[in-house]
Amino acid sequence: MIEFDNVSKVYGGHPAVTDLNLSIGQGEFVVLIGPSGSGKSTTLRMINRLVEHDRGRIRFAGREIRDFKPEDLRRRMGYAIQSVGLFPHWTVEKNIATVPRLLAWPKDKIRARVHELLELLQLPHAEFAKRYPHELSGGQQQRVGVARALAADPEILLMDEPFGALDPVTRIVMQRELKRIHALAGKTIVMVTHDIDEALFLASRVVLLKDGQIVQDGTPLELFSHPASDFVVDFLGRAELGIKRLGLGSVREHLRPGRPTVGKAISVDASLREALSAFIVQGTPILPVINTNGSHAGEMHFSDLLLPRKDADPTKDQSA
Ligand SMILES: Nc1ncnc2c1ncn2[C@@H]1O[C@H](COP(=O)(O)OP(=O)(O)OP(=O)(O)O)[C@@H](O)[C@H]1O
Repeated sequence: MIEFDNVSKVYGGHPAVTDLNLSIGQGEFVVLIGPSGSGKSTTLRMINRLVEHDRGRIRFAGREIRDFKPEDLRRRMGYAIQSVGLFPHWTVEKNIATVPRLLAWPKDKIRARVHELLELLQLPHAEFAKRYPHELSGGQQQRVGVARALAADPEILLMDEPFGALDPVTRIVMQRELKRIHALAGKTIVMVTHDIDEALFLASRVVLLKDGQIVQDGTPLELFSHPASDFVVDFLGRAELGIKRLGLGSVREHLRPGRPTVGKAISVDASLREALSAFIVQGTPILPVINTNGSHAGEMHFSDLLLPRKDADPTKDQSA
C-alpha cells in the first residue's frame, strides 16, 4: 500500500532520513518509534507530502506520490497530530465534517457519519456536536481530532503522537479505542510514538529508527525474541524486558479448566502482565478467569507465566 524505496531527506545539509526502505501492507498497524530526532515525523509526513523527500521513491497504491496532487493524497489519508489543530471557530460537528464537505458529500450522509464517529469515540452526539473546541478537555479535543481524521473513511490513517498530551488513564482508553477501530475497520495505520508500551500494545509491526535509519523492523515479539542490537534491547527497556514481554501474551493462552474459586476474577483478554499484577496483589497462585460477558471461563496458574508462549514462532504475526 505504501512503499519507500531508498528514500532520503536532508535539511540544510543534515540528513533526517537516509536510504529508507519500508513496505507497508493493507491493514497493517505500523508504529514508528525511536529517540528524539531519529526521523519518525519526517518519515510519516513524507507519506502525505507535508514534507517532500529528496531522493528515492515513495509509492501509494502503486503510484508515485509525486503523481498525486497533495490535496488529493491528503483526502485519501487521515492525519491526526498531538496538537490536534481543530478550527477554533467551528463546532465539533463542522470540524469532523471538514473532509466530507470538501468531497461534497450529501448533507444527510455527512450528518450520519459525524453521528457515528462521535458515538464510536464515546462523545455522545447530543452533548458534543454543537460545542466549540475551547469547550472541550484536551482528551476530548484529541478524540475529535481522531474522528476528523477518520471522517471520510480514508484508506490510511497517519498519526503523529496522537495521544501525546493525554493523562495516562485517558491515553489507555484511547489506545484501546484505536485498537478496536483498527480491528473493526481493518484500516492501515501508521503511527509515531515515543512510548514503547504504546507501540507494543498497538503495533502489528514496530519500525525502530535511529539517526534516520531503520535499526529493526518486525513484530513486537520479533523485537523481543531477536533484538538486532544492544540498542534495541536498551530501547525496549533492558531492566523490564520480561515484564514487557508478558504484556504481549494473554490469559487466554494459559487458560485451564477449573471450577469457580474464590478471589477476584481476571478476564480471558487480560494481558499476562496484568495477570502477574493480579497474582501479586491477591497473593494467590491460582486466579479465577472470566469471559468478556462475565461468565466463568476457568482458571490460570501462576507457574504458567513461565511457560513458553504457545505461539512463540517469531515468523508469525502476533497481532492477528
Ligand atoms: N523543518 C525542519 N528544518 C530543519 N531540520 C528539521 C526540520 N524538521 C526536522 N528536522 C531535523 O530532522 C531530524 C529528524 O526530525 P524528526 O522530526 O523527523 O524526528 P523525530 O524522530 O520525529 O523526533 P521527535 O521524536 O523529537 O519528534 C532532526 O534532526 C530534526 O532536527
